[in-house]
Amino acid sequence: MDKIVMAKRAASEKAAQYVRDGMVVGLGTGSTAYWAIQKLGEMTKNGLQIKAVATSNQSEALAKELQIPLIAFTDIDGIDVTIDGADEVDDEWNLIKGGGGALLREKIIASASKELIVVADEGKKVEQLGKFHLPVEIVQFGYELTLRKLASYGCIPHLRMSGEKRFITDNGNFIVDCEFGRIEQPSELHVALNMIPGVVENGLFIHLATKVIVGFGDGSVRELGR
Ligand SMILES: O=C(CO)[C@H](O)[C@H](O)COP(=O)(O)O
Repeated sequence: MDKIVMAKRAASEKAAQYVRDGMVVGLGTGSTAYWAIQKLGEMTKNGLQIKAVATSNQSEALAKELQIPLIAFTDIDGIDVTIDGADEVDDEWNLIKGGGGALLREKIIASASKELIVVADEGKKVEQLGKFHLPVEIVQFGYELTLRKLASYGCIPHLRMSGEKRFITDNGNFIVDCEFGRIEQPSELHVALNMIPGVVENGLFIHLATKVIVGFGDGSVRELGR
């Protein structure tokens, strides 16, 4: 197995150990969270009793395929634990997410979770956020104006494409990948970007992660301390 895949799988399988009978579990999105969903599928097959909510149509489909029981939001008060990947994790455990375009649902579910366990390969750990272009979900109406506003915050905005077409999120919106280079003050930027009319949500996850598990190419894992 490829070393990066091994790292992603190892981190995700470690995170799945925190899931217990009776929990409501948030299923993340992406190639790392995929392994957590796979592991939870195996665990439910072996008798683990959980109910799950998914952060994307893709993860919901995978959960159904693996026969992980899903539950409607109306039937839950909150979420016990969510396991999700990240594009960058800094020393404060602030994150950039949204590489897979699921940042809005991911943030709604992370915010409603008692625990957000971030699973990542070692390449995702950074000292400062911003090398990865920050994904921002925006409504389609007037998107040209929203792009200009985003640029006024010091980034080069790239409207995300999927082949020849514009990428459309599960919520029917566009994604703009904002090239900042370095993000000096993530908390302030997070608030400022969400104030722009037309912006639905941005991929900065500030103080939401409660645990970060990093996987390595040799299959070992490390839980980060702060
Ligand atoms: O935020 C996400 C999707 O919107 C993913 O968690 C993030 O992009 C990491 O993906 P991967 O595990 O495939 O590297």
